[in-house]
Amino acid sequence: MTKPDRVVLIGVAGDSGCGKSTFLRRITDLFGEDFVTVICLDDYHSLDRKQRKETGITALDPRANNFDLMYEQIKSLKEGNQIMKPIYNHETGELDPPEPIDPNHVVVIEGLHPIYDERVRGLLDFSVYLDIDDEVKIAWKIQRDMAERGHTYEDVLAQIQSRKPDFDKFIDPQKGEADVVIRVLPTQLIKDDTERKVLRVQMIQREGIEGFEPAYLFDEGSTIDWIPCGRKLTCSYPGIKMHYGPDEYFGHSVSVLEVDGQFDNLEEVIYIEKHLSNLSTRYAGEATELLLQHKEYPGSNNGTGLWQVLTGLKMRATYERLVGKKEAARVTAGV
Ligand SMILES: Nc1ncnc2c1ncn2[C@@H]1O[C@H](COP(=O)(O)OP(=O)(O)OP(=O)(O)O)[C@@H](O)[C@H]1O
Ligand SMILES: O=C(CO)[C@H](O)[C@H](O)COP(=O)(O)O
Repeated sequence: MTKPDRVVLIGVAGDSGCGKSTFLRRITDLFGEDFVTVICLDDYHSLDRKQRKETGITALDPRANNFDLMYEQIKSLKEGNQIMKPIYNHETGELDPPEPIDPNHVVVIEGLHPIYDERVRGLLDFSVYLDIDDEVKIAWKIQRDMAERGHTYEDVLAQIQSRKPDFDKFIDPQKGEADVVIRVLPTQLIKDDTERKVLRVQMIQREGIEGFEPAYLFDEGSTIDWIPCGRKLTCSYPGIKMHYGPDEYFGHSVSVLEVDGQFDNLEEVIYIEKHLSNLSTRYAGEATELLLQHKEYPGSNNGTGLWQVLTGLKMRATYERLVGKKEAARVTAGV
């Protein structure tokens, strides 16, 4: 691994089971695995599982997390130093002996609180919040935890409900500080949909951030509703609807891209890509190509995949801006 001149720090925030792992895979695919180090902020839990049970403090509560250590270590890593990061072991619920982490070109801090602490937030070069509507979150978590972790439907529901008050207090407000929020909602194309397979997904992009140019549909700043289905985009029931427009979000200006529905044929997403601008792609069709590279990732056939790819491209643009395009090309080529 080449030693970085500049560590670019990215925060990815969201509740457990909100699709962070899938999004992180897209980011490492884009930058190259050796080039990115991912730190899970669960490692900064200061109360272990037993202590949390005894005190009734959840992992979402800042009191169960060591933000002083998180700040000191992330700052030091960003300054180019090796750190001895704690490890929270999810199997035992205890802290394991710390491990050395070296600086890398891109460091992603992901988990419940990357944007929570003002000092840590101040270190971030780009931040994303994954905002999953409760109904969709339940559907995803039930599917995973029942299939892979042996939980019952009631267990999963009870766990989500017991976390909700602290989630609303400590995790959710971070979205007001994020550069991009990927918001996943139930579809509006099917009346009373209970399956939660068809999704309405928004990419909420903060305006006025230095070096971050929001992507747009057709005409920057206009409000657009578009049904792209027809000769160039195959849409089976219930179809696809796109929307773009300016909005206010937590007291600041944003522009919102939205897609409701799912793609029948991923190759045809190129048609949508052609009508989007400011994508930070290196060549026409790159976003569609990135989506096609991993058709098997969950959400590739809907707005979650598309907006995750675009957000990844915005991260790459931030990286290139901070280190310089030439240096970025040199490093990714491994010379
Ligand atoms: N875009 C998506 N569309 C449909 N399902 C999804 C999507 N993203 C994630 N899921 C589902 O949600 C589950 C949780 O996703 P993932 O493991 O990526 O979340 P996570 O935030 O990393 O969770 P944790 O922090 O608990 O490990 C996955 O098993 C998958 O079934
Ligand atoms: O929200 C979480 C982030 O992943 C976990 O619930 C938290 O880290 C506690 O983990 P565990 O339940 O394994 O003790």
